[in-house]
Amino acid sequence: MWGDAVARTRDLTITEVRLTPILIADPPLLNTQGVHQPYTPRLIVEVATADGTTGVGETYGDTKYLDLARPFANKLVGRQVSDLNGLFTVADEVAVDASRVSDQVDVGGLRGVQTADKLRLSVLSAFEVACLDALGKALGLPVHALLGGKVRDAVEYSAYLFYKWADHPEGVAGEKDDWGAAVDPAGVVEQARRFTERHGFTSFKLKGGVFPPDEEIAAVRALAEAFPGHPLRLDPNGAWSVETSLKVAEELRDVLEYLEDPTLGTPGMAEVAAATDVPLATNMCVTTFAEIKEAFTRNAVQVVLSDHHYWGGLRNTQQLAAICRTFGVGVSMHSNTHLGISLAAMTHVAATVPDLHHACDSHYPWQSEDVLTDRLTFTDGRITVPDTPGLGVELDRDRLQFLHQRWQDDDGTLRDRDDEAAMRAAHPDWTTPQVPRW
Ligand SMILES: O=C([O-])C(=O)C[C@H](O)[C@@H](O)C(=O)[O-]
Ligand SMILES: [Mg+2]
Repeated sequence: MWGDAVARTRDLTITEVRLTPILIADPPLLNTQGVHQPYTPRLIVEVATADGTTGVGETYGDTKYLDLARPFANKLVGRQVSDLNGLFTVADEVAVDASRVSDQVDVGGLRGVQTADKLRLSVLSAFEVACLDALGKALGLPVHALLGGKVRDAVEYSAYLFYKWADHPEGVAGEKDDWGAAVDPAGVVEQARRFTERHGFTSFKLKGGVFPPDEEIAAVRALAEAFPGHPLRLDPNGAWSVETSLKVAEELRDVLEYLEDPTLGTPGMAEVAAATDVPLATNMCVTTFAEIKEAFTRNAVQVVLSDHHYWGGLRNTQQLAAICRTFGVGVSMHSNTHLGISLAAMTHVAATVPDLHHACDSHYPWQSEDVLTDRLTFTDGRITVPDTPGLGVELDRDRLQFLHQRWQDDDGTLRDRDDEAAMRAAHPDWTTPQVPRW
């Protein structure tokens, strides 16, 4: 008996952590700060254990994350892959360069304050996902089972519509995409149709803050006419004043599922929320646990858009969801440019959150490149929750190497995402507009 038990015990000591920064193709998507670069950095993390199991994770790949990921990775060797709580102790030991943090909105990423803790959590999350993947593979269990079990078999995502140019600016090297341009209401509706044809999405989010609010109101109206009764959202990333936010809310109140970050900061959001019955969602004013108390007590937001990358992983996402539930605040998911590893991670955790009443965001349809042997596919706008061990994805080493080589070949200009600088290729005088822009 004893012998059998020993024989069955696997050695899940972490023996190696591999970090592979890559550059992935990104279309010319517009936001209030500028335009997406033709290639954007991501970091792929692999955690290998003594028994030969490997788990994968993914996070931001900009230099400030790489600088933290390297010492973090070194500290993981010798620890148990199951020691997920220990990751937070390790994170506390990793020093963040003071020049990397500020209490200002993160201009590159459009995702709220940039604190030292949040930077650490954004790296920790990739290791947590990789450890869960390895642990699941070793135990023969899917990640959702390690998180307590799925409460749904598929997770719904919404079509993430962007104003976009047909091509990257002239003279800028990039991959061609087949989405075409979308710079007016007709273009936005056409893009939405393609999203439904290709992936079956039934709810739509438009990234706003690009054109004057009247033009964006017209685009959402056009969507409402083309897709009557479908949930619609508009997200200008805090580009509007309280007054403009209320005007937009009033004009679109009959068609909006929610308005996302119409204005910057909790006080402004609270003012808007007090004067409209359109729900407000955020991935900018509640992005850390420390920001919850003020926002919730002031009723500033009705839906928090979680993002496991910067909230510190899948288990922190579950904790956030529990807090939201306690306060009667909805929860859904934010997304930045990401690949299939993160989409799988999002799907596993979303499958375990009981009150998920809004389709999650995902940039994945915009990504023509991936590091997986098989891309994840949306059916009727949903991803089926994998029941295979771990995340249920497999790394394509040749693709990983190809995308890493692109990162190595870059002279440094693309290794840190900068939408403002990318915009200057088309408009040399461009600077990120002051907020409120309108
Ligand atoms: O507020 C949001 O939903 C985002 O920030 C998502 C992305 O960052 C998006 O705006 C982008 O990449 O341009
Ligand atoms: Mg947003």
